Amino acid sequence: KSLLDTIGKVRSNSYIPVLLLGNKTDLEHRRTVGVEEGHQVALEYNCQYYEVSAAENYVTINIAFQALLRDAKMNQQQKSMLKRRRTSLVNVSKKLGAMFSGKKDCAEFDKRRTSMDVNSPLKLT
Ligand SMILES: Nc1nc2c(ncn2[C@@H]2O[C@H](COP(=O)(O)OP(=O)(O)OP(=O)(O)O)[C@@H](O)[C@H]2O)c(=O)[nH]1
Repeated sequence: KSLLDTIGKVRSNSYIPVLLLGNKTDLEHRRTVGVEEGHQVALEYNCQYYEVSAAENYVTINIAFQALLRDAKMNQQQKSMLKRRRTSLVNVSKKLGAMFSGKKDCAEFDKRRTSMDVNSPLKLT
């Protein structure tokens, strides 16, 4: 849990995908942490939880790491989408700012608007 606490501090406001693995499921008779507890901790720390056995097979481990990579990829895509949206909002607000302050961009906008005017004849060039 102290490791998860540290990760939580590093995460602060941004989301970082974390995978919690309960290893050695083949040694069920020596289990000290229950499945429920594992899921509870995962919920508490907002991370994925899988129970695996490195000794028995690697399929579940593969699945777990694939899920982590998917999570990281989705997170990255969301971040870049937000960045693009923010950039285009800034561009729009710059254009609007220029329009209302009567700068060059405003004249450019007016020219374009006039050429798209439904009442003016269609130019086929
Ligand atoms: N039975 C079993 N043994 C495992 C499993 N994973 C690792 N081990 C064994 O546990 C021992 C410690 O493995 P390490 O990879 O050094 O892991 P560690 O985190 O440094 O040590 P632990 O505190 O024992 O987990 C080694 O003898 C491994 O072979 C598993 O899934 N099942």
